Amino acid sequence: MHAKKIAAEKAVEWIQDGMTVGLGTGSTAYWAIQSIAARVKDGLSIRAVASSTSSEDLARELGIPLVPFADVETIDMTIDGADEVDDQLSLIKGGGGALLREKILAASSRRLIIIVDASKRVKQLGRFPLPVEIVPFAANLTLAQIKALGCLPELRLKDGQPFVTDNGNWIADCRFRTIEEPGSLETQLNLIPGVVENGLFVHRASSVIVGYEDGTVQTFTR
Ligand SMILES: O=C[C@H](O)[C@H](O)[C@H](O)COP(=O)(O)O
Repeated sequence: MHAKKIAAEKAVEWIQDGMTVGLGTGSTAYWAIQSIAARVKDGLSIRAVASSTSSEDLARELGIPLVPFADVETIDMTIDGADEVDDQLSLIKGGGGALLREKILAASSRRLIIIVDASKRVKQLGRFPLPVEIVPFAANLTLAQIKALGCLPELRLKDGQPFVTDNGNWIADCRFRTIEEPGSLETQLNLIPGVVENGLFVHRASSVIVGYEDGTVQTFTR
């Protein structure tokens, strides 16, 4: 917990007055939202756009000025977590099911700052099952197409029913074990009709801030 919090606080130091800030989702982004709220209370003037209803609810509760997705054209900085980060700063995201909105934010952000604890760093992506957002219609056909790319896809369940994303879609968690070429897999997956988006974020992170339990942080920049 401490490691996530200090990585988040480091990233929030980079936010400046007047910025439009993208809010990530998850237990690490939670600390960033808390820290942004503290700075807003101290007079920081920003507006924020959230990557999930849970982050939006939290930000609203804490008094962070929010702007709807539909009203935003560019984002200065997004701060978000990740499930895996490799040495090239490529990522797997979507463990919390927010990958579509997160990728929309990432694609339109001048800077994407990823905050993680040391357990998220890997030599090669793929041990964490890759989340792929699919449309519920004909899900089995889509899962079969995904499987043909060399993985074991499993429909994510919640209380025995398919987990439904904020966008009304389902998530397939895909066990690849190792992903040799993340960039090409990211493209291949999105070419399958029925796939909405996948959790590979290749060449998108500007910086990754790693927090450690001893209170130190390490920053990697592309
Ligand atoms: O959909 C969820 C997001 O991609 C999260 O940023 C990711 O799962 C990491 O979450 P956490 O910080 O809770 O490990």
